[in-house]
Amino acid sequence: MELHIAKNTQELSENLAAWISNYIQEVLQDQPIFTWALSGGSTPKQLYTLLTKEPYKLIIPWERIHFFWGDERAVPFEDERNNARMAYETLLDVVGVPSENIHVMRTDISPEESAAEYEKTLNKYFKDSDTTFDLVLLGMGDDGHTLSLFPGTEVVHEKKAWVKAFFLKAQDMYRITLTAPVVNEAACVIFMATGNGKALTLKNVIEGSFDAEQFPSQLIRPQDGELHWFVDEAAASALEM
Ligand SMILES: O=C(O)[C@H](O)[C@@H](O)[C@H](O)[C@H](O)COP(=O)(O)O
Repeated sequence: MELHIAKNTQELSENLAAWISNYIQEVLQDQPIFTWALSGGSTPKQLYTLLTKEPYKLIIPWERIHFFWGDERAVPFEDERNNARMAYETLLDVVGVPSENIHVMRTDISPEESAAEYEKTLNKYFKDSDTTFDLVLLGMGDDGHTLSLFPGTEVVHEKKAWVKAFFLKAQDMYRITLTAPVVNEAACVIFMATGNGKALTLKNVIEGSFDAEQFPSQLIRPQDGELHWFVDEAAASALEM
């Protein structure tokens, strides 16, 4: 695991934009397309916006990137809480990614159907390769969840399926989410975490003993891929390292 600490969210987003842009260009030297699972939540907004500006707007070959999502809130696309909508508004529509490259977790069908359809899509992309996504971008909640893998939920124990749908009682909402097995086969996983509110949880996730029931972010351990944490000083303030 590699830890990258920045002063604040702005610096973190700038560092990460440069890092991701380099990584994309490197990977695309050896293969025709780049697959990227985006994160929801509020933390990546600044990163997405930076990527729409120079130099990234021009140097990233957007038509060769295929976009997916880590998780989705089962609300209509028009709803502000919809993760796909946020990414369209801040990034995808702005740089003009071709629609056939964009794979949203649908919320216009039942959550179970949507999860099954997504599993099929991922299978088509990855069944013949050693790894799944070239990049999975993740956030971490104050409670230690990532994706829609929340503490105490059954999906935390999933060992086989790549995509699951379930009703999240605490938020009175269905969620559709990638599972740890598919993320752990990715070539590269990057977590972003900022702010004091995440400091203690980050310490538990990175330095604490393994307790994925309480801190599901600990489930993310790529088998052969890279794992990076991009955090700000506030989030890193409780770490001993
Ligand atoms: O849809 C979601 O809610 C997520 O994808 C979720 O896992 C998110 O990344 C974390 O909750 C962090 O959210 P913030 O970036 O808003 O803190």
